[in-house]
Amino acid sequence: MRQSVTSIPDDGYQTARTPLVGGFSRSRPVSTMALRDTNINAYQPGQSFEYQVPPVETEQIPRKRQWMNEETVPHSASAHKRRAGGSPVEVINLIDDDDDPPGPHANPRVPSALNANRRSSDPKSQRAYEALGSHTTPYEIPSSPSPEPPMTTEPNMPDLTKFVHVTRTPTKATNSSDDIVPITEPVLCQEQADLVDLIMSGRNVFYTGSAGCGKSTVLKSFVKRFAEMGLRVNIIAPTGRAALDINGTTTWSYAGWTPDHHKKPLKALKAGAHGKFVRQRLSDTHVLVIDEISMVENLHFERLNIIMKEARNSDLAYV
Ligand SMILES: Nc1ncnc2c1ncn2[C@@H]1O[C@H](COP(=O)(O)OP(=O)(O)OP(=O)(O)O)[C@@H](O)[C@H]1O
Repeated sequence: MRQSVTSIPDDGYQTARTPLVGGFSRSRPVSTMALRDTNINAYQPGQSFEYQVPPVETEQIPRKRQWMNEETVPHSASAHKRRAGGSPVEVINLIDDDDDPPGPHANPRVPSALNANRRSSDPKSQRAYEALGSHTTPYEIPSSPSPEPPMTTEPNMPDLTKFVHVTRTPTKATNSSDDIVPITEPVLCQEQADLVDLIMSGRNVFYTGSAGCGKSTVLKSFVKRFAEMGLRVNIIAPTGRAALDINGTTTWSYAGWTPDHHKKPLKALKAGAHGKFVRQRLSDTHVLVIDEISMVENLHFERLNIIMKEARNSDLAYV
């Protein structure tokens, strides 16, 4: 059952390729491009994606890229910075949705807090399922806990008891500090920890999974670890709403674009990439995370790639 990681070989920039490939520049490498997507139906592990890159004006795009061929990479900032090539994208599906029949790549070891509560007919569990939709609001535990026994969980599932008896309340001042339980990040399950390690190794990773399976938790974990290594992580998403969810910025802001910029010729976009702030932002990026990548339009993605290369003074494709 455990076949959740698949490498997608790269076979040229203009033929078959995936839009999910992270990339690098020789001078200022983007060490890892971690890509998130909630659209599990669009991308499945084990598949290679046929993606026809639209011609981008007169830009000559190299057909071949040099891929790093490292089996293991030390987890250090210097190792990250040394990586001057790309690597195939690792595709990871954290979990299949329990509402669907288990797919061939479903991993039974991954806990799904959301699904466990969703399955339960217990109204309290249902409420917890709703409450689990937010992980930013403190939860208030009722003063008199319900006497019902805790919900039974599947083997290897985390203890979700604390989620079962919570009600979500707005953040407010309270006289009794005991009532407010500070939200701490959950301990990563093995699958999540493996995924974080893979990302930390400097590989280009695409990971996906159904709603609530723990993608954001993984994101927070590796962002924290990269920050501890002194690496700059930029988190971007195609829309403002998606960007807000992850405390990131839009692809537009990141590139210094307005919608009118796509009416401009590529030459003008490249010139813009040399603007003081844009250039610094793009060239300072060590790790780029693109959330909801399925919503990023192809041409937009290609142009982002081109201005990244321009700002970073590199001919190497970064995406
Ligand atoms: N290993 C874990 N153990 C216990 N709880 C977890 C674990 N991983 C995640 N959770 C909890 O499950 C809930 C959903 O996690 P998270 O927000 O990371 O999922 P998600 O896949 O990003 O969801 P969405 O697709 O809706 O953004 C959160 O409340 C989180 O704290």
